[in-house]
Amino acid sequence: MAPDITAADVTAAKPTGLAKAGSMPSRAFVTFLAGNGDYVKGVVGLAKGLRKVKSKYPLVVAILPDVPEEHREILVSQGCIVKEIEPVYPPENQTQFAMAYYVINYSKLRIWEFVEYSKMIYLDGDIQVFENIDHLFDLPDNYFYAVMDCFCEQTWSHSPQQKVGYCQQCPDRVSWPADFGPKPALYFNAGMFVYEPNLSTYHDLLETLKVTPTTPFAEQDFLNKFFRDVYKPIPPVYNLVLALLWRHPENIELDKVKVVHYCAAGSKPWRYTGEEENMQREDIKMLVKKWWDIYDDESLDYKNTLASAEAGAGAGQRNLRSFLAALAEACGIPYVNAPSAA
Ligand SMILES: O=c1ccn([C@@H]2O[C@H](COP(=O)(O)OP(=O)(O)O[C@H]3O[C@H](CO)[C@H](O)[C@H](O)[C@H]3O)[C@@H](O)[C@H]2O)c(=O)[nH]1
Ligand SMILES: O[C@H]1[C@H](O)[C@@H](O)[C@H](O)[C@@H](O)[C@H]1O
Ligand SMILES: [Mn+2]
Repeated sequence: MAPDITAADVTAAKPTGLAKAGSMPSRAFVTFLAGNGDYVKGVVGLAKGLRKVKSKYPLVVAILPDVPEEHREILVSQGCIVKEIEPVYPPENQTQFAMAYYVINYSKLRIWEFVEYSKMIYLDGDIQVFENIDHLFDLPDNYFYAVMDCFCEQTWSHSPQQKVGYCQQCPDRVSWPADFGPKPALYFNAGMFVYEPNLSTYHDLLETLKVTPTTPFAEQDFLNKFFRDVYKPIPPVYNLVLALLWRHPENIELDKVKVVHYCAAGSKPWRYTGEEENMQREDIKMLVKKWWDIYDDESLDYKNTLASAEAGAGAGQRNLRSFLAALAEACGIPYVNAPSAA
């Protein structure tokens, strides 16, 4: 079993060396958007959330051709880097996906082609980042980092795990019966992961997909299989799959959670009605409200943060000028206050 990486390990991880000037590694967050529906709200919320936590890195949005112009404009006006990708179609077979629309998620494989970035953090559009996670970019290369999933919800009813009553979130609850074959490998939720774009990996992914029958969790199952040997679990604070709150509360300290994944049925904040099971829980209502607080906060709109960044830069210039003036005075030389360029 791959060793667990703790929050402390992650925080302690340091870049392996200083990059030469001009060859700084390029990093970005990346999300995925398809269709003309309301997921664009999720992506806008995410862009604003990343700004709120002062992430240093941009948000790339990989969009399918069916995203309307109007939505593309919204994303650009929110400071996103929009990149259109071609859909990826899996080989045809008779699988029932856990959700019919999961089939479009195979197109996510295109993000391995974004080699202008050396490292990326993928986040689903129904994710919000409540604390800065930039340090995850400093994790050692050549691994695939993601949070372990939970098998207890209805969406997993097709699985041998649920038939056995087994969940990797509490591996000692039941032991894996010998007549069910080998115990399944650790399995991550593919709504959030740290990876390195790479063309040879990209081609390998697409070639492997051609000979891989589809399965209920679409590209999530596929990625789990593909990256099995390099998968390193990171703590659930980096992708709180909401069901953990009621299925495994002992594994979660809600006030330490940095990233929330609104994946439970009925929990997408922009569609929330409170009617579905568990949706009246106080923690869920609080998390949905926190998402809306960010989405509605106009000060986090890209155009407004640009204005305050300029004001900040102006203040920086003024501080620099008074520092130079004081230094000149201390040296007994005259300081000529150059006019600002603004
Ligand atoms: O109409 C849609 C539907 C989905 N998406 C994008 O696709 C992502 C995945 O969809 P959901 O978030 O609704 O799905 P889940 O969280 O239930 O899905 C989980 O299982 C999926 C299996 O395909 C993927 O692996 C996904 O990343 C993982 O979080 C969305 O976040 C969004 O970024 C759209 O843009 N438009
Ligand atoms: O990717 C899926 C999805 O996020 C579901 O909503 C969740 O119930 C599953 O555990 C997960 O595997
Ligand atoms: Mn999701």
